[in-house]
Amino acid sequence: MKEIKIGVLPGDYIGPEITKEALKVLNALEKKYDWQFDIVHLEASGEAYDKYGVHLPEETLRKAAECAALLKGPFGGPPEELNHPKWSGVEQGAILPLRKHFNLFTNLRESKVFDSLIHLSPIKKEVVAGIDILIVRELTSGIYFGEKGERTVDGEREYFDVEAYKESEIERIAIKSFEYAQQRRNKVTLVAKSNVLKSSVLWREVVNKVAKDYPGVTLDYMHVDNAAMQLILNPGQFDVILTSNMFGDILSDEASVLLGSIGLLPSASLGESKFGLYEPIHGSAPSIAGQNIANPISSILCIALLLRFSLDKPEQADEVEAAVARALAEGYRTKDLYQEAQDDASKLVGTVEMGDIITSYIAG
Ligand SMILES: NC(=O)C1=CN([C@@H]2O[C@H](COP(=O)(O)OP(=O)(O)OC[C@H]3O[C@@H](n4cnc5c(N)ncnc54)[C@H](O)[C@@H]3O)[C@@H](O)[C@H]2O)C=CC1
Ligand SMILES: CC(C)CC(=O)C(=O)O
Ligand SMILES: [Mg+2]
Repeated sequence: MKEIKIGVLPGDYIGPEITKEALKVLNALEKKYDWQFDIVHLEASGEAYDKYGVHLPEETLRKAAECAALLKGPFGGPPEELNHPKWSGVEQGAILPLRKHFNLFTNLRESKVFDSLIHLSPIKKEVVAGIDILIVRELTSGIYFGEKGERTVDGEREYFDVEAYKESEIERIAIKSFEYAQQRRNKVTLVAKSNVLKSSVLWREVVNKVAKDYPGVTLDYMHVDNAAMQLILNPGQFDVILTSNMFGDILSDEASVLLGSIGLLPSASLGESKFGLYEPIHGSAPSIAGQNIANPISSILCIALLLRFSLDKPEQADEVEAAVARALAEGYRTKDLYQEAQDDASKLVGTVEMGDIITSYIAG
């Protein structure tokens, strides 16, 4: 049988710890279904910087292009060490170029509440029960990729970042979001800021036009400030949220709070082919690295998305998700999910133990 190449970029701080647990799950599936994976280690971020002085070597991109999919851990150092040469510009030097290089303009971030964790949400149980929100975030344009610069205005320094979108960039992500809505509950909420941002006016125009091709899908519009509030007040109103790169980045961290921890959320970054990049939505969490306390579920659920979107293995994707839900239902909790006083039946476990438990359900 032909080997399937999976590129792995373990990342920094908690990145290698949680990626290792995700790979255990992938190995268990490989054995169970007699698949053959060729796991290709790809150097990037801190690891590449230490060796080559760059965050994303050409060789990494070349090898990545030969893979069916990429599993990535978070890149980056402690926010307070932003000026350290190893970490300064890691976003511009590795994360953003990696997404852009493969034209991965669609970023899917789904917040689906786990029944067994509802009590962890800071929002009332009846408000959060059953929520299932898919944020479709544009990933290769907008303010993170726009012109940046420095100038002197009235004798003082001014730094700027430009938010700019082309019609075609909005159109292609809008089409994706309507297609996903058709597979879900047929509702798209466009989140932008068209009362003040010219680029948001274009989002509104283009999305309204695309919506005409999807008469079965309801489109509504919300300004981003209100959307940030509505996510907490009434998250059940959302099905698909379609939004720009920066707004999607911010709102997806916020939405993760509804579930109980950001350590539960994977993401898929896709272009027009089956090739995809799978990474947790969170960062490298430097303050909890090396202590066996990080939640590996975000990375383990990346395996489910990788199976579903890149390898066409929806049943095994469901199997991984069911194994995660079972571990949580049986009360296993990493530290971010553990509330001793409220949760007598729960069992505090480390990163490795959580990975082992989920893997054991798959291995059978
Ligand atoms: N895609 C990527 O590679 C991303 C990289 N980053 C980078 O990560 C670094 C740290 O960023 P921060 O802003 O501190 O955000 P962060 O997401 O790393 O951490 C925010 C909070 O969430 C907690 N957390 C995150 N993941 C967790 C997990 N799996 N289990 C338990 N708790 C978890 C952290 O302990 C911290 O309290 C920065 O260098 C940033 O640029 C941030 C976001 C995405
Ligand atoms: C470089 C940043 C845009 C990474 C990030 O925060 C994200 O993609 O969630
Ligand atoms: Mg982010």
